[in-house]
Amino acid sequence: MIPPELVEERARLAAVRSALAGMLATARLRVATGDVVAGDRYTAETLGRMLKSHAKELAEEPDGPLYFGRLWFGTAPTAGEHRGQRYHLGRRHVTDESGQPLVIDWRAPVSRAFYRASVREPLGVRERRRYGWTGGHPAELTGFEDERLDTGTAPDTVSRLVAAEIERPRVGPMRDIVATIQPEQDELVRLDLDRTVCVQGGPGSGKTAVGLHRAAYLLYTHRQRLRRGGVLVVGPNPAFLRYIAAVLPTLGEVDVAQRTLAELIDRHPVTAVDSEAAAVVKHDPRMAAVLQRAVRDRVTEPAGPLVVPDGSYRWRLPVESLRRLVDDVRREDLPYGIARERLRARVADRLRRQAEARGETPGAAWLRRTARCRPVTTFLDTVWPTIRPEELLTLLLGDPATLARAADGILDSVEQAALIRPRTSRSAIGRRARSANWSEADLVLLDEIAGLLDHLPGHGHIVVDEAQDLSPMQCRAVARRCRHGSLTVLGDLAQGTTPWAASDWREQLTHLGRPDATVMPLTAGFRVPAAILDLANRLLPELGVEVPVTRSVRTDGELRIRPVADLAAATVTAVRAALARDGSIAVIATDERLSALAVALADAGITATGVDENADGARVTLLPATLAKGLEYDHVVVVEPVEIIEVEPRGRQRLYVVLTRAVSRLDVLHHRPLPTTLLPPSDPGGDGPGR
Ligand SMILES: Nc1ncnc2c1ncn2[C@@H]1O[C@H](COP(=O)(O)OP(=O)(O)OP(=O)(O)O)[C@@H](O)[C@H]1O
Repeated sequence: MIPPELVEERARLAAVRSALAGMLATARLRVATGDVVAGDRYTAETLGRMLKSHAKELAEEPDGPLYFGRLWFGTAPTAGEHRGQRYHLGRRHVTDESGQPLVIDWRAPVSRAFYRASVREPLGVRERRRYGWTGGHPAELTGFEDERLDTGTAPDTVSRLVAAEIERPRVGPMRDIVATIQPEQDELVRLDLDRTVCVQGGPGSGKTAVGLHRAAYLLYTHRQRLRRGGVLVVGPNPAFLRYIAAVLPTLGEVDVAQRTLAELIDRHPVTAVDSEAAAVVKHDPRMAAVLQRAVRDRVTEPAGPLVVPDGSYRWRLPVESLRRLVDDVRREDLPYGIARERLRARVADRLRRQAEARGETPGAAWLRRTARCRPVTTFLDTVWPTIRPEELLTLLLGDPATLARAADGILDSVEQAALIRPRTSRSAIGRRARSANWSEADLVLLDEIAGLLDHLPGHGHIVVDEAQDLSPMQCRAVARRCRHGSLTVLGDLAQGTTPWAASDWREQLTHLGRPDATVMPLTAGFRVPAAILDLANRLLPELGVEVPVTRSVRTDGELRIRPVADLAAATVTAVRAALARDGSIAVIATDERLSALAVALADAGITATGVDENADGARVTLLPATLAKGLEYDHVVVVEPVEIIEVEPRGRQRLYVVLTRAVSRLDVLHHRPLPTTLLPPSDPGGDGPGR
């Protein structure tokens, strides 16, 4: 028999569903009539867009789980204005016809107690209820779990519903965690908009989840302040962005830009590859000083007076006053392009004063014309010439003497030599700049120059994921897009795999323009089961960074480490066995090894797709070790770990990333001996744990 309280809950659910249907109908009607009620076309368009996105948002999940929890406040003074109240909490507000709230948004201030209240500190809450739902459409309530917080005794088990949610097999894209955000995560999610925070969290500790929920929280809480610049999420690669793409829309936020850093600075396609030595210098923070000097050096001293014919008269500014004007503008330290226009305005203003002194009354049109007249522009072109980033960089990288002028005392001669491309004659620079091949690092330098010339459009808040991998110059590219806003910096120093990966957050935060930001740790692992995380953690002492160890909250999961004679055959067997169970599967190896495994799987009739292919419905992904970052799969098969270490300088870090992608099961297949660090201390010749 269904318990009476569940019957009651289901009746309530039906009422909430019908209220949501009512809200949707009203929103649709408003979309239809929006252009009639709005005063002018612009307002109508804006209103229409707003209403449409509101209607879309409401329509997205009308038969999904509408709420995940309930807070019942007690009568203690700490309950404050919520004394005796019960609130249902969900992904968005639902109100009845009279405007009474039926479901409260998880981001509303009162919801905080749902995530933070504990027996030790009940925050006025008498009872916390969590709901269980079926996965289908419509989702049905299967039950609920109550936790008394005011009785002074802590339950001795973790909530069954929370555990089930954390341990659920993964299929498809990343999902939100609103129902189970943990107190230490909630603290980060709800930090004030003005705070820049850096989250150092081990693999699967929820950094990405926290960053995305923080973005949604900030948009809800500070919608007006964030209206102009909006929120930007920066991720490591397109596969990662595809994986996380659905989270913010399910939280009702459809307008958050999600980009890789390369997409942010893509003035040109990447068609060149740097030598390692050149890339290392180009990503070095000292390049900022080199470029700044190169830009500033374009300003020259005025060499003669400025003469501007005006009808039969000639206005004349002597060289000394021109020099003073140039010096004044220089001192203002404005972006170069803005300063050029400031100088133009000052020159025109001086000429206006001369005209006034002669009894004329020059108006705005005169001033505009004079500012744009040929002699003034020629003066500017000589003294403060326009700079195109492409031309400047082509000149610097193509001409040792020009580079030396900008770089002497900053870069040594070996570093300068590493930067120099084959010779470019000055006359060919314009042509070359237009047809040049640019490398990834060149685009970062072009962006730096663009930032020296003008203010780039900024965002109110930027969430940067995998931030340990950014070079100092890439950090600056992020910082210049957030001059007046704040950042959520997410990363794990132990997972740094680029040549310039950070080994210290304070330094990285300085490059991000926020040297004083707080670094906060997350150390509970929600993705990777304990046995698998313990294996990966054996690598930590060799990674050369100081980070707190992550401990899994999960005791489930399976780890199998097997020496095999034939890696391809063993991979086919492992994938077949994995296919017999639920969830997504990834085979991770070096690029070269993966091609051979792809053939073996195809020969065995197993469909496997690349991570960049449109893999709707495909269960097996062939994942190069270099693209594994940030992703997760229910079952992971790692093939020949020692190869992953060998193929790149930061191979150990790469292996640490690769071993921590599994949500439920990890198979490690090796033909060559395992890397010694993976062996348990007591097992010098063995094949490792978990066999
Ligand atoms: N409070 C939570 N409740 C349920 N699931 C959670 C919680 N926190 C994190 N998770 C889940 O754990 C997994 C790992 O989270 P996430 O990807 O955000 O971790 P991460 O720290 O960014 O990991 P990595 O550094 O390894 O990429 C995700 O599936 C996420 O949904």
